[in-house]
Amino acid sequence: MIGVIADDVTGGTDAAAAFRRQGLRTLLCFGLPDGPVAGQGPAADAVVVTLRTRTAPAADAVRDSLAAARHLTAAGATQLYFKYCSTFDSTPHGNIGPVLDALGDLTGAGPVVTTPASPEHGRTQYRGHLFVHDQLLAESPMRHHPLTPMTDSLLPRLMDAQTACPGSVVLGHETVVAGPERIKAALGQLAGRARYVFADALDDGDLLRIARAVADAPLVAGAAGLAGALGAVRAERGLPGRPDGPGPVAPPRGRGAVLAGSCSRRTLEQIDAVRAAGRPVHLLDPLAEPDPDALADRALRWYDTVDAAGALIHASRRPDELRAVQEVLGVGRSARILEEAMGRIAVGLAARGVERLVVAGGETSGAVVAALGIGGGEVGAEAARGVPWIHPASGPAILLKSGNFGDRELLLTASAAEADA
Ligand SMILES: Nc1ncnc2c1ncn2[C@@H]1O[C@H](COP(=O)(O)OP(=O)(O)O)[C@@H](O)[C@H]1O
Ligand SMILES: O=C(O)[C@@H](O)C(=O)COP(=O)(O)O
Repeated sequence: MIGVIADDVTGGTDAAAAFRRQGLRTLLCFGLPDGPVAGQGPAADAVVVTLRTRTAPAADAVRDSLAAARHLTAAGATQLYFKYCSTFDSTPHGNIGPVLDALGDLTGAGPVVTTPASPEHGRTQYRGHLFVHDQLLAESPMRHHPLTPMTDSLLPRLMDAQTACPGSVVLGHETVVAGPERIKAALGQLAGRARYVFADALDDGDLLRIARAVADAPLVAGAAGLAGALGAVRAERGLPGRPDGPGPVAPPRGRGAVLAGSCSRRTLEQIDAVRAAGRPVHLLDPLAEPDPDALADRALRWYDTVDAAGALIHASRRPDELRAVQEVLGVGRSARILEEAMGRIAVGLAARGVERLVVAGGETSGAVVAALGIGGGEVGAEAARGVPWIHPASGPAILLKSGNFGDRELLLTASAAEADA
């Protein structure tokens, strides 16, 4: 079994969808399960534990990640995969380095191979630089991210600012295209000389070559791209006793609602599409009411007065508006107020009979899942690449959307009432 530690909720669902696509039986746990993972359901080929560590203090992120690693290993994981964001979301005080240092010590891993490349999401790595579609990461809209603005694109430099083991190196594209044996040979030469190896990858073929070279490594890291490639290698090797089960479950067609806390350009476009379609839209304004209870009460009172099908409640703002809020309330405080408010609103919507809850934003999704008390769920059909419906044991089906994912219509279509669908 491959055990995945994801640093946020949408990252975990993205990885879970990648495994599911390869035919792996995939178990998704929001947070550390209370009991042992094994025995919670049918035997799994992949278990994904989602944490909320992306923006947590490094010491907390290390503690939680180690706990998840021990849990997964006890449940039979033969390989650990640390899932971070395909845009390497972190700060110089961030967690990717410290968490990987700790997981490397735990597993005794040699050079840890990693790449955030996820070509299906437009993320590629060349000469160690991370591209988002046609732009370098630091020139992409990610430079305006509310919590982890990315202002550098060179991965070894980003990593070296965080890790206690600097000296990260790039495995160049020419080595990657030469195939798994050449990659293994290069890694052999790097043993003892570099702790982190960023492997260039431009397409899924590159990721598959890398995955074949590290298929038996105790620890690998990256985004959903390399995770899916490792899943493909496992599927090639044969998945023990996998019954031909039904395809992924489709979401119910009952009443939908949207909560958006992402300020990504894509999410702002998706909100515009909902507004343009004439759906009711409500903005949470933390400057007017810097209190989660008051914001949630006002939003739910608004919800009760509108034609609620497909209603959208958002905190999301353009970069200039976001800065204005953060200057008054502070980055951390404004995020906390809004995330708490979103959690309370989600609980209120579930109580009002919403059957499909669409959430935009990773931190926002983490807050919603925690407030709803959802421990996990079945990974269902994908509404967009990397955005699967999740079916918990009870309560609404949920769609947790990374801020950057989905086409412009996604929030509109995913929350559509039966008559509109
Ligand atoms: N108007 C706002 N002012 C301050 N912070 C905001 C505002 N709107 C959203 N945020 C915060 O920005 C963060 C967005 O992160 P996240 O939900 O992970 O989205 P993404 O998936 O785009 O990274 C959240 O913590 C959210 O509460
Ligand atoms: O790798 C990715 O881009 C996503 O899986 C991811 O991590 C999403 O995080 P958010 O952008 O914070 O939703």
